Amino acid sequence: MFVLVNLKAYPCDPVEVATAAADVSDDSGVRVAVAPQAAQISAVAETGVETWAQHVSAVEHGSHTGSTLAEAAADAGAVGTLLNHSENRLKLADIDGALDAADRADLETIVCANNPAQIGAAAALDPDGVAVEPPELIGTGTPVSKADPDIVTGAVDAAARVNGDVDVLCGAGISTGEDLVSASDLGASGVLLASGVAKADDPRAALEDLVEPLL
Ligand SMILES: O=C(CO)COP(=O)(O)O
Repeated sequence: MFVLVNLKAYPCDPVEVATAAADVSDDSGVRVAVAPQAAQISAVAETGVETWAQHVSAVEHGSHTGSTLAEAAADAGAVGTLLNHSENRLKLADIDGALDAADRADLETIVCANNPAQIGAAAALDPDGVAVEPPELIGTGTPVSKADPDIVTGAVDAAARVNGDVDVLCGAGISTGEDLVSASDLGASGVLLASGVAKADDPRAALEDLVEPLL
């Protein structure tokens, strides 16, 4: 299972979370990555944790003020990027362009989507992975794997019909090892989560609890 922790714009210490994630990944053998704010990518990458961007723009080098250039994210230490997160939705053409930008910069890609139909569309664009996250469950602490398991199995089926190479993650409300196991049982190859770690009093303990059933 792949555990990808999105720090969003939460007021956590990204280096503290990243250091804990690197240690938990090393100790458990579970792949754990952290996606901080763009300006914090290099500080997070310096901890040795697998580091992802939260977004890259569909642009090349040039006159694009305010953009997040894929090459700059990669130079700062990112090895992958989320795209089309529910809190940063993109037009179809921009998802496609951002995937091209990520490919140019050798970034792994996960395209987020709300539901199985969108997951099928996202998978058709040939990212490395897709992540289904029902927006109404994001940040609630109610895991998608329990509240709406059909969304996860539907996403796995929709992706497989379109593109057998694409990994399927699920997210929204995931915070415990039990949630991780449910996601795996439903066919997901990873989880995308945020508040369960970024807002935890003890992010290290939260990460240890998440991977515990995989040990
Ligand atoms: O949006 C998410 C991850 O990208 C999910 O957020 P929560 O884990 O806080 O529900």
